Amino acid sequence: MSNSTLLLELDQVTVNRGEVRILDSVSAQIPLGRHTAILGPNGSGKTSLLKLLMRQFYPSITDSHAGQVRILGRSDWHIDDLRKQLGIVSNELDHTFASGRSGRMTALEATLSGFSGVQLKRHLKYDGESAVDLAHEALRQVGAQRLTERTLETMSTGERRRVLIARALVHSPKALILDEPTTGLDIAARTALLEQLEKLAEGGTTLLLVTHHLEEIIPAIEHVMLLGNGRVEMEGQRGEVLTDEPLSKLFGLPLHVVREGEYLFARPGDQERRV
Ligand SMILES: Nc1ncnc2c1ncn2[C@@H]1O[C@H](COP(=O)(O)OP(=O)(O)OP(=O)(O)O)[C@@H](O)[C@H]1O
Repeated sequence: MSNSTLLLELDQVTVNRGEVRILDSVSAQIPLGRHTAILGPNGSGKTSLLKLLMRQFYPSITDSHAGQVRILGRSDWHIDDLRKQLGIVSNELDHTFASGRSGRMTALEATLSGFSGVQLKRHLKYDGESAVDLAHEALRQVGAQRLTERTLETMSTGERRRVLIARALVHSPKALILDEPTTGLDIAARTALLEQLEKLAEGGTTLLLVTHHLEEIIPAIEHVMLLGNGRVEMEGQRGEVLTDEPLSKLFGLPLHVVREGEYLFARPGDQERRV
């Protein structure tokens, strides 16, 4: 596989913060065009792995060795250039847009802020399709047209999450990166958002999802990586990875994987008999 087709390539990457080893010699390849989930318990290093991708973390030097991080085939990126290539939705971003100055933006303004200044100028000046048209289209794609003129601070968590996904999609990124996208959503909002993500995945947007909820791993996600204690414990096709034994080992308790419609859930012990 040529490097240019890899979204992320980690080669023996260790990340330490003070005495804490957050990631421990992680090697992984995540291709563009393949929908991938990274599943692991709280504190296993999932968000830290995304921070390597977003250039918020760098590999630590251990025993005179620094691991390599390549994104879209390159190890040197200016953060602004990288942001043009990727769309990200994280809980950190959600907090930023829930209140304050960003919270006073309308859905349309927030979606437009997904363009960098340079991209915005290019779209406003040269493109047949204006940035505003593209923002309307992104809001439509996530089913948030009716929110266009509402400010983010007045929205429910689920409504705001959709707008943030529109913001992440507006500049047609090479991949959409989602950190626990359904956190804080009720069952109806969660189901609607997961269905929307399924449509985006089927439409060709590469998804990289980080989660500790099995049910967030929508059917379109074919490849799963299990992360435990800062290490890749297992990876492979969803059908082989999302099974009782590896998940019980990963979460440290007996789990049983239950299928409900197209979605998978993990139940402790033999609770499936009581469902
Ligand atoms: N800047 C930091 N300084 C010190 N420790 C950190 C830092 N960032 C993360 N950690 C620690 O690294 C470990 C992994 O954190 P991380 O946020 O990557 O886990 P996670 O798998 O995303 O967890 P969760 O599912 O709870 O969000 C945790 O023990 C966390 O406390």
